[in-house]
Amino acid sequence: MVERILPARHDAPLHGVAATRRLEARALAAAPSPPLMQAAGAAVERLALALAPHARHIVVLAGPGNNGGDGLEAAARLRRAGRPAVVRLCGDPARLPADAAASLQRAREAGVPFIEPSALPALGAQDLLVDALLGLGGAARPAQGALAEALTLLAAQRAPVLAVDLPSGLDGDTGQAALGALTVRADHTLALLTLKPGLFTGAGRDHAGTVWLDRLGVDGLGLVVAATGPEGPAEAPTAWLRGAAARRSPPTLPALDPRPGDEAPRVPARGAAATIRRHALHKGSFGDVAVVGGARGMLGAAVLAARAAHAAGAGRVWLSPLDPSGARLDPARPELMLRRTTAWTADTLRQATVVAGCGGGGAIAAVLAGLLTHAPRLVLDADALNAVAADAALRDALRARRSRGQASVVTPHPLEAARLLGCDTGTVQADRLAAAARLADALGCSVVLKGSGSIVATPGETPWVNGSGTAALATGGSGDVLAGWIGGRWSAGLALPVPPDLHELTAEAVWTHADAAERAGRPLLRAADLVEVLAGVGAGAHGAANGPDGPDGA
Ligand SMILES: NC(=O)C1=CN([C@@H]2O[C@H](COP(=O)(O)OP(=O)(O)OC[C@H]3O[C@@H](n4cnc5c(N)ncnc54)[C@H](OP(=O)(O)O)[C@@H]3O)[C@@H](O)[C@H]2O)[C@@H](O)CC1
Ligand SMILES: [K+]
Repeated sequence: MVERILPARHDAPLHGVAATRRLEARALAAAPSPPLMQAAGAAVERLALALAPHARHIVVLAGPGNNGGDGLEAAARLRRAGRPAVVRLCGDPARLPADAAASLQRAREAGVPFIEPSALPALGAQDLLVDALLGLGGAARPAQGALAEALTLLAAQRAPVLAVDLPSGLDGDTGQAALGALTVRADHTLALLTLKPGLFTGAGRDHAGTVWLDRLGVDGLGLVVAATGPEGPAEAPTAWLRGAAARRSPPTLPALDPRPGDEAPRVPARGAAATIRRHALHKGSFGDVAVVGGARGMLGAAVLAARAAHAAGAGRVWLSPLDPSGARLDPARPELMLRRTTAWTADTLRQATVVAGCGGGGAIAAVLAGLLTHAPRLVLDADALNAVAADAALRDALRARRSRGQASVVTPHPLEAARLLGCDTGTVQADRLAAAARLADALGCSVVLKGSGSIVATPGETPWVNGSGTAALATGGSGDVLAGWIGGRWSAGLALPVPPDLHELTAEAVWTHADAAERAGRPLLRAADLVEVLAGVGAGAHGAANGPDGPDGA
């Protein structure tokens, strides 16, 4: 069955290349009927017909391995169905793997024309190019000869592109465009057997287009099950796609407003549930958030974080600017309380969730040691991360927190992550999942590695790849909002009968923060406006994260 994947709306297991190969081997050993490659060809055929029902030309570019075999199988089926499929084969027919060779034979028997590039028909918007050049076996070495020619030709066409399994050249583990400019930019990608993490992080989202999945029947063999929970799949996922805020958590509060026709009472969205206020609660129940940042000229960053923490449902939010001449009041949010860092005592810090570093400049380093020692819950962003990267003693202090039962979240962008890891940004981006996991283990923290397909990694947990968000978030201040939002959710979560664990809570906060960009529906979302959109979620209005325009209503 071919299903469409909505990255912001589906939780799904992601399997990297090695895990997919293991699954494939187990599936092949079970001798499924139809055989995997025939099932793959059928899935490609079905989606091709759905995407281009009026195609005058369907051109299948088939590579030298089994990805090419999938394309050949699809071409054979399309031709048998009377569709105008032709194949450009970029590989030596005599050296195809066995399954692909059998598919080549079927394509020949079906009368599929094999064309030279010079015979490529002029393609229009109703036609279709099928990229079956490289899949899991694509290697990061320069493409040459017929393969390079086909990739160049594909890049120059106007017709929509359907990539089989992976856009050729895209690394399924990391989302790196391994063939540089020749890496295929598809309009649609039909993932086979498994969803690969690389489709959803790094350059993946831009290269994959709309993602579809066909498990080729292996779910029927019990090898992959639906995304019911980390204990589900027989082959443990490499990561999880975080695509919904409301699905997995058990109801923590009774349903409030069943709709007519609802079979079961509707459960408050997980995001909203964190801040729904029962009668017997008071502002102290939701904890204090202290935002420490805003050095001279950078107060705005700390204000944004504080406003976001407030919008997230924290009981009280203290803003401690590092600029001694800084404002005494946020006129737009008079609810925020300003308090100098010198006014904090170890005792008051011990009650608070602290968000440190937003616009902190060099001044944050001086207060960081105290925060690392006393704050039970600490979110570090921006200049706090740079300070930690520059000072081994602060790094040791951050690492030591875990053994004292103090929890920490760090929210680096790739450059900050690189500084913390002592490498360059390219190394971080080359394998974002690995970089986030390394950082989580090194610092004993939950890590949010920001960027397209943000990664949430926590020691001992399967990482999340966030599926929500748009480039509207790529604007100054949205990171400050995220840090404050995480702190606020963390603080508000303390009021729940069972507070969510940190990995879960962080992933939820990252999802709701990025989902706000989609919710706002604007190409660019200024950070202060983002806070206002988030306030609609944090206010705890029933269904705010799961309402008519949310997952249930979509
Ligand atoms: N077996 C089955 O039944 C099923 C298989 N399935 C399908 O198989 C796919 C995996 O197939 P695969 O392992 O054959 O790898 P694939 O991506 O076709 O490429 C390997 C070939 O490309 C070549 N090559 C690589 N990089 C290159 C470069 N830069 N420049 C030039 N050449 C390069 C490489 O050459 P080599 O490195 O060996 O010299 C080799 O010849 C998977 O993604 C899915 O679509 C599923 O449908 C399930 C059922
Ligand atoms: K491909």
